Amino acid sequence: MSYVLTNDQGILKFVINRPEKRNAINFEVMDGLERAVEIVMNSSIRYLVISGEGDKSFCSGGDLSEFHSLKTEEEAYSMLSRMADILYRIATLPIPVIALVNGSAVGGGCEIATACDYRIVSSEAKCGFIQGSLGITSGWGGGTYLIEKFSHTDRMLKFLSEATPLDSKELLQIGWASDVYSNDHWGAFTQFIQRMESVDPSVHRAYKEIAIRKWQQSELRERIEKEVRRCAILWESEVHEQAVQNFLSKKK
Ligand SMILES: CC[C@H](C(=O)O)C(=O)SCCNC(=O)CCNC(=O)[C@H](O)C(C)(C)COP(=O)(O)OP(=O)(O)OC[C@H]1O[C@@H](n2cnc3c(N)ncnc32)[C@H](O)[C@@H]1OP(=O)(O)O
Repeated sequence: MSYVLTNDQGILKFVINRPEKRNAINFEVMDGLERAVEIVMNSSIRYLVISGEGDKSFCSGGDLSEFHSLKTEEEAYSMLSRMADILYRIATLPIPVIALVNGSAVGGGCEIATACDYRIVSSEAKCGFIQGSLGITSGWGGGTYLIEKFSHTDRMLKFLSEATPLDSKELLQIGWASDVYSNDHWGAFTQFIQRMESVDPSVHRAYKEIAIRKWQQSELRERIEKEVRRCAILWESEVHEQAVQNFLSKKK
């Protein structure tokens, strides 16, 4: 199975389980994320944690070998919009959502982490929106979340436009990393929520509603839709086709 989903005493843990592909996202992982959202919406889950198997990678974005078959704008849009919808449903879950960034998060992997409320980042991890190096933009909503959630728009536009992963110190400095840890990542999660645990989950839900109301009033979902469409248009470009071909043939 491409993911492992466990309910640990009200903490729903979703681990992308494709370490042989640096935890790249394929349609099966998307199925799993949709299942996780349904569980949260229909039970008394207190936290959702998303992480990756192993210590090398959180997620390397879309599976280039699987998604390389998508050639046209509409073929790309179909995949992009499905994942953008999943990430919006995750972002607007009525509970705290934590990305436990156990390793590199690049491309769509960085988008997933950005859609979460918090990012607990390994000191060894490098994270970045490398989509630009493939001739496309973020396409799952990550760019819109970045501009929406963080101050210093100049730093965020630079983060996107350089298409270069940052190290954990830089990620903390620009405010993207909520916390940085060394060694045991689940221990880091437990420590991160320690104080929250003394507050009733109903309060956490009430505070999350404030953020969700702001996003609804500012038409966040509609703005994400424009990002998705723009990425789909760029997907058709020769630059993108060649960049993916180079990666798959390992010609850097
Ligand atoms: C809108 C989102 C958009 C989308 O696709 O929808 C994107 O996410 S675009 C960005 C897509 N992702 C990438 O371009 C990242 C590609 N991968 C890398 O840059 C590196 O693999 C990295 C930095 C994640 C890890 O580097 P490392 O040296 O540790 O590992 P390798 O490069 O040797 O990779 C090991 C193994 O995994 C395969 N792999 C890695 N990433 C992907 C991927 N995204 N899709 C498919 N396969 C991937 C890689 O080919 C190697 O396979 P092997 O058979 O061992 O050669």
